[in-house]
Amino acid sequence: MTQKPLMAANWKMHLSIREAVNFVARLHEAVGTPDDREVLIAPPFTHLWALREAMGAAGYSLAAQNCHWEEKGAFTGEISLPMLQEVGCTYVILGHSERRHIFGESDEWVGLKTAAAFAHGMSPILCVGEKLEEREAGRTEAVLLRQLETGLARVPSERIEKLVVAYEPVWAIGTGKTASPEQAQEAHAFIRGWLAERFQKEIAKNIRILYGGSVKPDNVDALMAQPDIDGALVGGASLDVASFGRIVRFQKMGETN
Ligand SMILES: O=C(CO)COP(=O)(O)O
Repeated sequence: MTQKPLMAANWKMHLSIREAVNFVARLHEAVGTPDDREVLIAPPFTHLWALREAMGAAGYSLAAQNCHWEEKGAFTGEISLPMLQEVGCTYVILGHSERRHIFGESDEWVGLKTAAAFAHGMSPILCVGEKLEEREAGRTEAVLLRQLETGLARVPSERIEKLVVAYEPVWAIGTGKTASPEQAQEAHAFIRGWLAERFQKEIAKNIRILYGGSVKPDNVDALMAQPDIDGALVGGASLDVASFGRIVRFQKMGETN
């Protein structure tokens, strides 16, 4: 892996603008600008403009939590990729399980959004992951395969290193039940193997695959020690400066405080 690990906060529908601006200042006081890992925050849309400057000054990356695939048009309630770029986003989270399962977003839509993100030079963070009943029925790999195939169906191979994949088992999101480092590693290795076949082995090695699902200060080190885990996508624990700060400063194997 030549890219830095990506430690990402998905704030979902939390925090006021004032709290968000304050959070970035306090996070910067706590962790500074690490040079060996990338820090990313995905706030609600309404907070992006206000965060832009502080995020840029801190050297952190800004992401949106969703987008529409068209550039403009009669799509009430939607936000386009050029609009996100105008407010400083370089990443966009796509196909999060809450969008798929609460808002009925289809694999096909996720595929259109991923292709549009590439067309605009943005990095999509494509979320994939199985539900509990799918895992218990032994269908984890089949679900990942379907989500990867449809999510990346229209993506040009030349720009693929901009892709980030987030493995987020639905049963681990917001439940306090983390996948064990071994379970996560198994899924990540499967995803990387698929990427190597679909694109190129050398390129697949450098695509960051994040783990998401109840990442906390006390489990991040063990997760990040796995060879195919290149970062974390953090929900609940990213809303607190101390806990997200500790996650950003995960300890590499063999390092002590
Ligand atoms: O959905 C998630 C990140 O996108 C994970 O959420 P939690 O960290 O709250 O489980």
